[in-house]
Amino acid sequence: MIFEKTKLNDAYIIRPERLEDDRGFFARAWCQKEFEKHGLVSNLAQCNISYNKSQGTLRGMHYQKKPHEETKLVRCTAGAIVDVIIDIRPESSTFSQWLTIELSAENRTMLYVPRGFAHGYVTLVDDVEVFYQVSEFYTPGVEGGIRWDDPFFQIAWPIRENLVVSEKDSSWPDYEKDE
Ligand SMILES: Cc1cn([C@H]2C[C@H](O)[C@@H](COP(=O)(O)OP(=O)(O)O[C@H]3O[C@@H](C)C(=O)[C@@H](O)[C@H]3O)O2)c(=O)[nH]c1=O
Repeated sequence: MIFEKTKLNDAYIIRPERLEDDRGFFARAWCQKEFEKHGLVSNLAQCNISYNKSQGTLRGMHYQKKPHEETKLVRCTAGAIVDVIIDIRPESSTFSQWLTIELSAENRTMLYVPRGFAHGYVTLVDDVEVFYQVSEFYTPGVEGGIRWDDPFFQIAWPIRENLVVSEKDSSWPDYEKDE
């Protein structure tokens, strides 16, 4: 597995390392030892799938509040998405910065989302499936959210028109740093 630092503290892009032969290739999509070696959280509470019918479906930006903060390892197993994370840890030198990355079934790239980040994505095509591992159990009632078009962050989404967004995600209030 190939771990690449990103411009955001503690967030990594992870690419599978292919061992190719006549049949195709083998690659690890997850390895506890590799995660530990890189100082990343390696416990796994849930593996989740989300399926999205239409291009322009936007989910996010989500996080769980303390003490239920999650790390996530996100990949796209069908179609393609632009995945987005925001560092919302007030003590971090990259606080309020965000990054976008294309994850697709074709590129098989993964994004490691550290604790204390908000996460979301938009689908680039119809029929998209996203598979993500989460370090903590889902805890209803402790979820926090940032609206995709929050003026504080000004995320450069690749699609902004005719989005499919849940009622919940359209209604997150404007972000306030000390909330
Ligand atoms: C995330 C989650 C949802 N649910 C339920 C709650 C609800 O009835 C239904 C759909 O929930 P949501 O609308 O929150 O699903 P969704 O918008 O897909 O939420 C996800 O978005 C992405 C961007 C993330 O980063 C994830 O951590 C998660 O927050 O599934 C669970 O039972 N367990 C879970 O782990």
